[in-house]
Amino acid sequence: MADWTVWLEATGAASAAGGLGYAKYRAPRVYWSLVGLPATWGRFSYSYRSTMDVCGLTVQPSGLRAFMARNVARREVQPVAPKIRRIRPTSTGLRVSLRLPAGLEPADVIASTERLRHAWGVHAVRVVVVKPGVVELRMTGYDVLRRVRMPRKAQPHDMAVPVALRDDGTAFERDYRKVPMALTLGANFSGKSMYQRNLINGLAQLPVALVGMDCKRGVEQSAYAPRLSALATNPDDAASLADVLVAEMEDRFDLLNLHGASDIWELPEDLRPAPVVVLVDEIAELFLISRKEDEDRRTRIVTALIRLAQMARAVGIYLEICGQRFGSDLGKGATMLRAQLTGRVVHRVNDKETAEMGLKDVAPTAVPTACVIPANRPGTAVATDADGGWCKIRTPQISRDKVAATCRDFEHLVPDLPFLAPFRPHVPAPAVDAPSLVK
Ligand SMILES: Nc1ncnc2c1ncn2[C@@H]1O[C@H](COP(=O)(O)OP(=O)(O)OP(=O)(O)O)[C@@H](O)[C@H]1O
Repeated sequence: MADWTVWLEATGAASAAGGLGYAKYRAPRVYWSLVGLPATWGRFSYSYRSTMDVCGLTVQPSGLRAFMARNVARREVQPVAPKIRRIRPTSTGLRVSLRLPAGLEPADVIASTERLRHAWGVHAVRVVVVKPGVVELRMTGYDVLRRVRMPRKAQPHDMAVPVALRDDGTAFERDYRKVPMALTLGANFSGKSMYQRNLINGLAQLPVALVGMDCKRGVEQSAYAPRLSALATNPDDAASLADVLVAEMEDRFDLLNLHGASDIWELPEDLRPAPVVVLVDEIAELFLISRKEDEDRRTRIVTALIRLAQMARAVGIYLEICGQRFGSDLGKGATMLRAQLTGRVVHRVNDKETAEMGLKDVAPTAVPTACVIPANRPGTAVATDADGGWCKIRTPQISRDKVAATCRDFEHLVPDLPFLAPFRPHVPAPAVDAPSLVK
């Protein structure tokens, strides 16, 4: 009888351990909530003071405080750690809000994130400045980017589209009003098109005009034709389209002038022209030329894009440029245009130089992280934030068919913009039972 009990207990324990191991891999959210969170919370509470001390995140108490401790409370003078204001568990981690004592600044905590991560055994720690003197430690319990699941609340709104998941479990939003012009870089198969798909899927649901420039004959963007106000599939059309956008920018400035507004968002809704997002699929196609005769066209496109990047924010024309590399090797005007594209998303790159092209001027500390994105994690990237920081992100997987379906569903949102009418793409009738060729 006793043998049976021991056997049952042993098998029960083994299956429970097996179940937990399985859950840790297959259902990390559940595992985190049941096991990881209580363990991390306990470890954090138990070791908070000593960890902050060894990580150099404490300060010596003020003279009065030290005097009171020594003479009134009759205890040893302790260094002062940031005061815990709030601890909030989440389905992916633990958030701790800290008030910094005088003498510590957010940069000190940011510099210690690696040490804190190891001390509390979590996957990542990110520091967010909530307000002067208060920071939030965002701990992530497990690798949320292994299988991306966007938070349910993340939906397109205003001019912001949730395009990817940050490694702290929050949604990364592409917000055109905060960061009007952006550049996405990455090697072949790094996930640039997937990023654009997520973007188009979100933008399609907003009242904006979408303008595509896909000079690879439109292989990627033509599937989104029902929702596009304009599409250029060769450099000649792209040049004409860029000219038209510059002319529209000038007309819109006249409109702002007339109403004494500094940008379109100050205009009353009935007068406000529809915002326009210009999506350039591969920037090199617009820069590189094979014949001398094409030089004028190239100059036209580059000049127009630089003007739009410099000024069009106020009139609600935004640029979203994508490419494998974007450096001076593309020719005159490339670095000038790049400097205007302040939002940066850098996927896996083939060399450090490309990562530097994307990040060195805006977030130099992010370059090493961009250089080590593994090839077996497509869609992973380093992205700059509107507040000047950066984070690691990964897009959710979405098929081109799904995005094309969204574009069809929201076709009615295509704004009436006569200046784009000549560039409106032909919308093919949906094929019946045709096999899908998309990746
Ligand atoms: N977030 C993701 N999760 C899983 N798989 C992804 C993700 N992003 C991209 N992939 C896969 O990686 C492959 C390459 O993706 P994608 O076409 O977006 O890369 P790309 O950088 O645009 O490549 P290219 O420059 O060659 O067009 C595709 O098979 C795609 O399904």
